Amino acid sequence: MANPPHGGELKDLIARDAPKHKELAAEAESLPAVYLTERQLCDLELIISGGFSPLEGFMNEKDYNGVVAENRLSDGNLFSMPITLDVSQAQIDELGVKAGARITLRDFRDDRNLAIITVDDVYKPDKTKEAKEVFGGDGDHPAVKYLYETAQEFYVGGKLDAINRLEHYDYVALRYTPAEMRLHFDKLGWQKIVAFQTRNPMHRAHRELTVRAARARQANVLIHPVVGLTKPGDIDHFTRVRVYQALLPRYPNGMAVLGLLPLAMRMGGPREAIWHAIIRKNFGATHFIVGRDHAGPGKNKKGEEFYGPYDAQYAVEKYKNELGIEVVPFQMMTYLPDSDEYRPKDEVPAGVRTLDISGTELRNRLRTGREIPEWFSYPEVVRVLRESHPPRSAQGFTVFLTGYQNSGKDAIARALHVTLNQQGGRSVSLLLGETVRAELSSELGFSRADRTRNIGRIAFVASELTRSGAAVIAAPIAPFEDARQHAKELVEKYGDFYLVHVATSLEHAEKTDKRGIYAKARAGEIKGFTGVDDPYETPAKASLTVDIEKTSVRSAVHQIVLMLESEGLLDRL
Ligand SMILES: Nc1ncnc2c1ncn2[C@@H]1O[C@H](COP(=O)(O)OS(=O)(=O)O)[C@@H](OP(=O)(O)O)[C@H]1O
Repeated sequence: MANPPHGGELKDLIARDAPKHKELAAEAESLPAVYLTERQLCDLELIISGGFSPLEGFMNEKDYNGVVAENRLSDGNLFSMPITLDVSQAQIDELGVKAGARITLRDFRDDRNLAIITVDDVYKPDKTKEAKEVFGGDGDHPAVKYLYETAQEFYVGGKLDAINRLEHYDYVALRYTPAEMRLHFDKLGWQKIVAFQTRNPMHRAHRELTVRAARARQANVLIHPVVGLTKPGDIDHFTRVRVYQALLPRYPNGMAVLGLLPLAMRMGGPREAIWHAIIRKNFGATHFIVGRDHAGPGKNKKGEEFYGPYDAQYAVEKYKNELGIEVVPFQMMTYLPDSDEYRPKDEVPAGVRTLDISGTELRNRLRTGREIPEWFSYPEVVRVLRESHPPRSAQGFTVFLTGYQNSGKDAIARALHVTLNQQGGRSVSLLLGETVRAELSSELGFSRADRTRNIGRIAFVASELTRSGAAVIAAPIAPFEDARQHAKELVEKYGDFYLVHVATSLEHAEKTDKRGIYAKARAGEIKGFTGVDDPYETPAKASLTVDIEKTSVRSAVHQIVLMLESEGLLDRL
């Protein structure tokens, strides 16, 4: 038998009785509807399936206050994370959200009605208190930021009548609900199950840690990674799930299973550890591993940790008598090269050599294609990671040239295009100002707003091409710093961005203008022309500055090539 759920009863809120389901589905169509955000959808999915048992809906004010102040629901059950449905004043007014009302909760991805909430109360939370009590109050904490910057100002509490499951199209077979997970354990005949939470790829250290925990408790292992929302910048869950699948055969046959958890993490350290334990209890696990800095958000802007490394372990220890799932605390695992084994840090004898590779170091090695040693990970895991993190020579990038009309930026862009095509290995896209103006921005003029929109479009295309491994050369005038900065940020989500300022003087650009465009602008035939009667903001920080009066096109291209080469982007495999 799997572990009894939290609160004694596993909630399963989907109406399965056909007439009831039909009735609710028809009612949902007739009610005002709230479109849930990604985070609310994650929460809803786990309320509906019983992952958050004993919750039967979003928290009302009484439950919320109890959870914030003392980790307790109004019925006395331990619960450490506020699960709230936030709405704005405008939504309240528009949808008539008030006590007693029934409101449809809808999936924004496919317009499906998922549930009906019967509103218990609408209340204004004390966000300062929530931030402090639940997350520690630091303004840099991602959940605190979310609370102030994203969450709306009111919360709606109430129980749910669930109508439909959320649709998923990825790894469907691995997405067990708590009831399905329990059935699976039952089928396997597992009595003791130690669950492992993760939002990162797993390597040898994690395999050793979970096997040690299983050995210590004579248990089997549930690898239970989060595939809902994790920390921005984490490796995407598609890659991670392929990693877990690659790792699974490294466990002794039949020892471990993989199940995916659609949780929206808050990175709430101690509070989150208690919550994670309760969730795993609902999935039927009897044991739960809490390691070093469990669900920690890293460091704040001052470089300080938000929580102590073992705060999460102390928190679960405090509630151990009522948690109903045994927490297995672990120190960080470290590699002992002399004996070729992993051990928890506190079990390493003094003077013995140890080796570690941090997450940052791993990401660097992936980025640069440097070796990842076999003592750290398994070749099949590294292969999966490398597929998602191609070496520099296969990564996309954008070279963004900016400068006055006729500054030479177009000539450099064309010559660079040819040069990179000659090099081969990548597709190369050229986005000249005139091409973009004709193909993408034909309805735009040259007001500040229109120019910003034009650069925004170039940035969007450049970032998508960069994402798929192309070399992108863009050469608009781009006279405004904020638009260039926006382009940089968009592209850098997927690859390198190089701003090349073609700093040829206006005088030279005008003097050498064979097309007579500046003459037209001076004559007032073109209005708001950059440099004539419209500003050009000099880039505050360019990757490279060239001036065509002093440098030939060939030499400018060579400087760009040398810059790309020094970053490893032109390496041959
Ligand atoms: N008012 C005004 N100001 C600047 N440029 C003007 C203007 N009106 C038209 N043109 C012609 O449009 C081309 C520059 O467009 P860009 O897309 O590069 O400009 S921006 O980056 O959106 O500011 C560029 O065309 P090409 O010379 O063919 O490159 C300009 O000559």
